[in-house]
Formats: sequence, C-alpha cells, structure tokens
Amino acid sequence: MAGLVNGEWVKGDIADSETKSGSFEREETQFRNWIMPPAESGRYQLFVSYTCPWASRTLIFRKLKGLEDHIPLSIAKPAMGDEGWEYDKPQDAGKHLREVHHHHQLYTATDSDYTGKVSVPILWDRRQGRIVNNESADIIRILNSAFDDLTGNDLDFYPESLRDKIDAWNDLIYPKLNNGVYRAGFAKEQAAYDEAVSEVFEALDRVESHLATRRYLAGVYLTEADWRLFVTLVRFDAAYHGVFKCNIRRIEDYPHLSNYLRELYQWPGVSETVNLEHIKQGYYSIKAVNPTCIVPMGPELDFERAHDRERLPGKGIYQRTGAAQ
Ligand SMILES: N[C@@H](CCC(=O)N[C@@H](CS)C(=O)NCC(=O)O)C(=O)O
Repeated sequence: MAGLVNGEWVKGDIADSETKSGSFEREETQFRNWIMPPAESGRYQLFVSYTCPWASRTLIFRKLKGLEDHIPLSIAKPAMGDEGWEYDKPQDAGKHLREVHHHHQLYTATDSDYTGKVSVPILWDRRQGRIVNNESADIIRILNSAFDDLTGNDLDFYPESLRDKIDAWNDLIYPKLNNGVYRAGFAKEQAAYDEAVSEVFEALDRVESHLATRRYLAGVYLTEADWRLFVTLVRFDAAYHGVFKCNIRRIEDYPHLSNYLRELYQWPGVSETVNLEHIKQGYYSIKAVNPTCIVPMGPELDFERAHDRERLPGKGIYQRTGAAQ
C-alpha cells in the first residue's frame, strides 16, 4: 500500500491494499468528528485535490453555501507523488503546523501513530492543529448547516422532507457509480472488472430514464444526491471512460444525463470547482492503470453548451425558510 504505518510513510501503489481479492474495496475513513454551530470564521480549512470526486463535492458545498471567505482552501498538485498528495508551495495550517508540503503531515499531526490511507478531502481545525473529518459525505453535511448562523445562507441540500429519497439515491449512486468506476478501474481480475462495468452502466441507464421526466433526482429540488452524482458524471468522459475502461457509452451519448450534467455544471459558481486539466493529469498519472502516465489530448468537451432542462418543472435549491431559490 501507499500510506502511513504507525506514523511512517510507506511507498507503494495506490489502491494496492484495497484490491487484495482482485476487486477494489474502499478503505473506511477514520476521523469522523463534527462541528457544532455556531462555527467560527477562518478556523477550519479544507485540503482538497481537483482530481478527486470526493473532494469535489466538498468544494461545491463550500461554494454554494457561501463559505469561501470563511473556510480557507489548500489545493494539492493534480497527481500524487512518491509520498502521496503534495502541495506546490508549503501550506499554512495554523500555528501548530506552519508548513504543509505533504498531505500526510496533516494525518501525523492529528495522530502521530496513524496507520491507513492518506486521502483528500480533509476538513482541518487550524486552531487545534488536527483533522476534524476526512469523510466527504460528512463534510458536505457539516457545510450544509454548521455555518448558517455565520453566513445567513439557508440553502438546504438535505431537507428533512426529501431525506428518504436522497438516501435511496445515495445508496445506489455511491456503490454503483462514485465507487463503481473505481471498482472497474482498479479491478485486477476480468470478472471483477466485468461486474463493476456492468453495474456502472446499469446505474447510468436507470438514472437516465429517471431524469427523462424529472428535473433532479429527488424531483423538483436540487439536492445533495445531485451533487454526489455530478462529481462522477463530470469526470466520466474525460477520465473514467478511458483510464478506468468504463467505455460502453459516454455521458455525451445519454441525452438526459448529458443535459442534466450541463445544467449542474452551469449552476452559478460550480464550474469554478471543476478543473478538467487536473482531473486528466491526476487520473492518467496513476501508474497502476496507466504505466506510461501519458495524458491524452482529448476528448473535446463543452459543458457550457445549452441544455434543455427548463422543459421540466424545477424549484432550484430548497431554502430552510420554505421558499425556493
Ligand atoms: N471516503 C473518503 C474517500 C476519499 C478518497 O478515497 N480520496 C482519494 C482521492 S479520489 C485519495 O485521497 N486516495 C489516496 C490513496 O488512496 O492513497 C471520502 O469520501 O472523503
């Protein structure tokens, strides 16, 4: 594996320890603390990579919840080096850790004996000099509400009344799509690859037919479930189709999914969280799946093209006060 063992960095292939049986099984995240409101401005910091879909969803929430002035951001280089994720310039993580060169420093500062995978994204506490949470599913829920007193932003991506629907979509989209593409890409046996790719396309087909008649996954409101799907869709044709061999169809070949993807990409602020160059460089530099590390020139993608989603009824993002945006 590549990662930390008792606080020491060990070199190795990404995902090596997660593919022991021939199929890819994602390692559980270990820091799962919460921030209780009222949260302080400038105290928490996000460490991300534009390559990573899990990090991408936290970037989208930071943007849409109006947190850019309150949560400083550190962006790793697009590709991992010999010591995992690293930063172009040393990052200031508060008085306990003034110079972060490698992402693993944040882990050992939190637990000097840490053993496990060193992943982005991280929500970091600058004051205490430790990781609050390194599970993006938690981080987006924290950002969804913990800072609302500070920002006055009452957009709610996980409204009470839609939770059953959102949870049901998350239960499909995480294993079959978000993680499904990785199971395809990192499979070490044909059968594991075949199974994963079939599941990816079955899920895409299902979402395509759902979105033919609904604006968003949970209906008229744009929710967390949509952003969790978006981060995989936006990487699909540029990365997963090629380097992870998810190539039965492209997202461009799906009329509803591709229009839906463009609507979400064009949502104010969202395109700034997507860096296709980093995405291509990041995925194509994973030696285990692309030994030459050559980054392809294509495909040509234009997410700014018009979409047709206005034909479907939509109310935008749910607001806690009850009115839609
Ligand atoms: N459960 C984590 C997963 C994050 C994750 O796996 N990130 C990948 C990048 S896409 C990573 O940093 N991997 C490092 C490694 O495997 O060594 C989350 O959603 O926050």
